[in-house]
Amino acid sequence: MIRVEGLVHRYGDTVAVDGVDLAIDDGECVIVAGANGSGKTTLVRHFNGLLDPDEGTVSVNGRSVADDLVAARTAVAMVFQRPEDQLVAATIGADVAFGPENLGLDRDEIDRRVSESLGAVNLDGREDERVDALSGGEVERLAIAGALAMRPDHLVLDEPFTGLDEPARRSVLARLRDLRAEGTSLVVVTHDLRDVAELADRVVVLADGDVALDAAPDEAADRLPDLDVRPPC
Ligand SMILES: Nc1ncnc2c1ncn2[C@@H]1O[C@H](COP(=O)(O)OP(=O)(O)OP(=O)(O)O)[C@@H](O)[C@H]1O
Repeated sequence: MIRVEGLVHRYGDTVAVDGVDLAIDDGECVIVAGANGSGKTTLVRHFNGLLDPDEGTVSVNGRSVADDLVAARTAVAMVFQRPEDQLVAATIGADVAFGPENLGLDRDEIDRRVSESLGAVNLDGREDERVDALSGGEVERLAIAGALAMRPDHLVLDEPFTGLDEPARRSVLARLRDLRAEGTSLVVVTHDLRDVAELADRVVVLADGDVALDAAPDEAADRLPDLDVRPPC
C-alpha cells in the first residue's frame, strides 16, 4: 500500500501539494487527473522519495519513504513525463537491464526480464540499438520497459500514453492489464480518462494541490467538467 498523510510540498511560495491524504491499496489501479499545475507530478514524485515532504508523511508497504529510500525505490517504479531524463545506458538492452542488475539478479533472470519488458512495448529484438537514435515515442516505450523490468509492487506512470502510437498504446495497456491481474498496483497520471478507464478502480482528481474528487471512473467522468479537467468524450 502507498499511504500519503497530510502531504504538503512547496516550491518557494508556490504550494504545489496542499495537505493531501490518499491511500492506494495493493492491486488497485488509480488514475490521478487534474488541470495543469494542480500538483499531480509533485504528488507522485513523493511515492518513491524523489521529493521530500515539507509537511506530512508518505509510506510504502508500511515503511516510511523518508526512513527507507531503498525499499521505496525497489517497491515503486516510475515512468516520468520526460522519459529521456531516465535513460541510463547507451543501448536499449543495457538500459532495461540496468535496474534488474542493481537488484543483484542472476543473468538468466535479467535476460528474461529484458526480453519480456521489451516485448511489452514492441521493442523486442532491438536490444543492441543505441538509445540516442530513438524517436520520442520509442524513448517513452523504453522507459516503460525499464520500469516493467523492475517488477515493482507499485508502478507509477506520469502521462505514459502521450507519445505512443496506437499499436504501442495497445501493447502497453495489455501489459498493464496483466500486471494488475498479478497484483501490481498502478497509478496513472493522465488528463485523458480514456487512456486507462477500462483498468481504473478509482479516479483521484487534484485541484490546487488537494484532492477535489476521489470516485469510481463513471462518477468521475460525469463530474469532470465541473472540475476543470478535460472530460472523456
Ligand atoms: N521544480 C519546480 N519549481 C518551481 N515550481 C514548480 C516546480 N515543479 C512544479 N512547480 C509548480 O508547482 C505546481 C504543481 O506542478 P505539478 O507539475 O506538480 O503539476 P501537474 O498537475 O503535474 O501539472 P501538468 O499537468 O502541467 O504536468 C505548479 O504551479 C508548478 O508551476
